[in-house]
Amino acid sequence: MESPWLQQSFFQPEWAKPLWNNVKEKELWNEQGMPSAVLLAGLFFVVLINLNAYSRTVTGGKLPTVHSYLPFIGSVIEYHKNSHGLLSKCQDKYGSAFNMRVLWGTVTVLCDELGIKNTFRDKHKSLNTYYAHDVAHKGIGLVKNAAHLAVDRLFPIYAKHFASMDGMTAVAVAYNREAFSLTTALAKDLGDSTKVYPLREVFSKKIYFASCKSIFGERYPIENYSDYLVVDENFISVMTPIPFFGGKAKSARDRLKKSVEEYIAEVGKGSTLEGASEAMNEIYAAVKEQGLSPQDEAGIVLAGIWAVNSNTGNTLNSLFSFLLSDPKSFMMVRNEMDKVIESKYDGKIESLLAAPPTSLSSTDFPLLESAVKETLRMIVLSLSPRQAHKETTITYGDGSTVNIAKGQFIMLSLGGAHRGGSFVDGRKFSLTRYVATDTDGTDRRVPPFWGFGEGAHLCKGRYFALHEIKLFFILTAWYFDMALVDSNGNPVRELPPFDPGNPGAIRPPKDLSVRISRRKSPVGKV
Ligand code: HEM
Repeated sequence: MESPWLQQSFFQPEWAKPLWNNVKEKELWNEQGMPSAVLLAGLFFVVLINLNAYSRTVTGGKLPTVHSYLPFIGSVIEYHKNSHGLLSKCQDKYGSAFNMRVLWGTVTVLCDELGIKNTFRDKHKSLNTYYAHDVAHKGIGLVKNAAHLAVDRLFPIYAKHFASMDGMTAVAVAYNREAFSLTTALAKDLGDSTKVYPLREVFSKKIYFASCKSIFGERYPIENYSDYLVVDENFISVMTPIPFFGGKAKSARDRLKKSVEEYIAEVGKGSTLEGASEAMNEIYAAVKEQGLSPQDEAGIVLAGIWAVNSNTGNTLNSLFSFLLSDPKSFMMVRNEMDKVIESKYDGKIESLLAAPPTSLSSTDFPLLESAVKETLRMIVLSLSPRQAHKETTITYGDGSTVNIAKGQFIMLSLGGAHRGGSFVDGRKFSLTRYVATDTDGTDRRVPPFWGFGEGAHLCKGRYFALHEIKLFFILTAWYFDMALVDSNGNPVRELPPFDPGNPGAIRPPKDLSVRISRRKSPVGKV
């Protein structure tokens, strides 16, 4: 049965009703859909209200424009509340490409597979992501004009260390160690008892700890997690340059930045950070070359911390939400894991942890890999704002083309494309959807997957991200028995609606918890 959270209603204030008079109410997912959060994605709203570039004439060809009675606010408010709901309605009414007026300009939205693929592939090399990265660095790190440094200088270093199996070996080894010690500490703490923890406490918080320690070293102040969480959950407010708006989140951002600045002051020796990974040291050395102030250095490092952690934490929380609310799927993935550990590692998880990162690949863990990709497919909303630095055309739909003028912004509505279009039962979580090989070894056709983007801006941390999430699943499922419960401790049989108020990816409700105890069988795990 389809989860009710897929059927939530749109944000429809009374004053906005006339906008939608002619739009028939349909199921939310019927129509369609920087680094990390699906970072660039989520930034779109912020890009919109930051756009002074919008005073230029930009059109997007002869596309229909979303009707709005509020020309200066356009669709911004609805987008902020429920980006996917708004884009779905627009796609329903206007088709798979349309323009949306926002404040003083227009953005072209593409919703179908061909338009999305062609925008990602950008064969005329006309589109860039600088504006969005400037907005992110300014909002998260309070650093101005950092996009060229980030995109041209730092991202290739991220790619070298986090988007290749060999390149990420050192960080993965450290990550395995940290994740293992956090898991065994929880197991010891539990003893023979059963406890209930908020979902985020068991998953996203721990992945933050393990990832930050493995990248930044033992002296990274992980106690800044509570501020990080406030910033991450309110990143739209943090990036919105309106005075008195998002005060609590902005204060958390200021404290978080201060803690990063203090960390750098403590471990920084010339252009190295003592105790940090080789990857972080290479990134830091490139930042150091710029001769920035300590505050700006900290701001750039902080933007990176957010990029590294935001999506992984949310994906891990969502993965466990999907799997624990469907015990059959959970058992299938756990059985796959048990078999691999028994047959290849003599029943010793420590041996798997000591193996190179390739040991977690889809060859041995096809179901787990598919579960992570399927989770991303289900939660991704819209992403990848692009700006044209020269005029270009993009083919979409049934072969139509749209002209994109120089300066024009494009946004991809991935939510619907990922769950509608060619997807069979696209609104349901299907564990095996991305299993690429049948049990007899023959290749299967898997549907498109844009959880990490595509083309030149494909995620530069994707291998590490997959490793982090898969390893965390393995450790947790090996050591613990778990059940998803609500705030009263009652078992959750159907997932409640996810929170749509983040334009990058939906998030599980905050009151979901996990009831956890040490795994009884096979015995003697700890
Ligand atoms: C589940 C976790 C993650 C997801 C879903 C994710 C998703 C994405 C997506 C969709 C993009 C492309 C945005 C666009 O098209 O403009 C992206 C870009 C990027 N990601 Fe990730 N990401 C994840 C984790 C990470 C991690 C762990 C790192 C670093 C270690 C990272 C570093 C980056 C960087 C540097 C870019 C910018 C690439 C570019 O513009 O050239 N990401 N990510």
